[in-house]
Amino acid sequence: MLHDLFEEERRHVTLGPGATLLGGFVRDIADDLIHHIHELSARTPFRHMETPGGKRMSVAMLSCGHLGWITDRTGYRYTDFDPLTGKAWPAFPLLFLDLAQRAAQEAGFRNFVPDACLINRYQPGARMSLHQDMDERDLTAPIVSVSLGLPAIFLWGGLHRTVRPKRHQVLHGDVVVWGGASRMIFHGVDVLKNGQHPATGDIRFNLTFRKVN
Ligand SMILES: O=C(O)CCC(=O)C(=O)O
Ligand SMILES: [Fe+2]
Repeated sequence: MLHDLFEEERRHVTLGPGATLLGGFVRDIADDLIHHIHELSARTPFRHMETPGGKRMSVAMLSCGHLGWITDRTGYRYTDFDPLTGKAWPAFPLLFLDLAQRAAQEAGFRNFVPDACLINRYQPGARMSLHQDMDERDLTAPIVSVSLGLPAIFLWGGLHRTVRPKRHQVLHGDVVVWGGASRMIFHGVDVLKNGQHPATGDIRFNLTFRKVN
């Protein structure tokens, strides 16, 4: 009972105008999502990419959908094929598309049709420094971001890098949606703490759905 009350309270948290944390929104399909991630990773492996500045990212990534996000010495960009396999990125599992649209709608964004999904794999010690998602051409569409596995601290800053970010815990099954006036907010993930999660072991997965074109 107490547990239910707690869950109810943290269902919707407004982070800012056009930005909502949907607590537990995908918890009931989390096992299926993780299964899909494992299947995808057999077709396009997780890899630690290099930033344009030459740093190895602590987060390992892969993409699915029409477009995939990559970074190397040349810069950040979307491509229509995976440079590692030489093939197109794997298509979205239907479940992914459905949840992205339902979450966007729940947060007030209608008709969200993503064309890219970046999957991040964090192991203890990995982090993502403050950044804006700005490689998408269509900035009218929101970002839909799904957390699975180990808990993390999502950093939610402002429109300038210098704004000190607020810290929001994101748990297995949580979804954060940001768009509109919040689309260009600086955000990141604090260093992942050690832990074991029944669904993922020592891993946190994050999926971000984006509309690039
Ligand atoms: O892992 C997260 O929660 C955020 C990921 C993110 O900001 C990104 O992939 O651009
Ligand atoms: Fe981001």
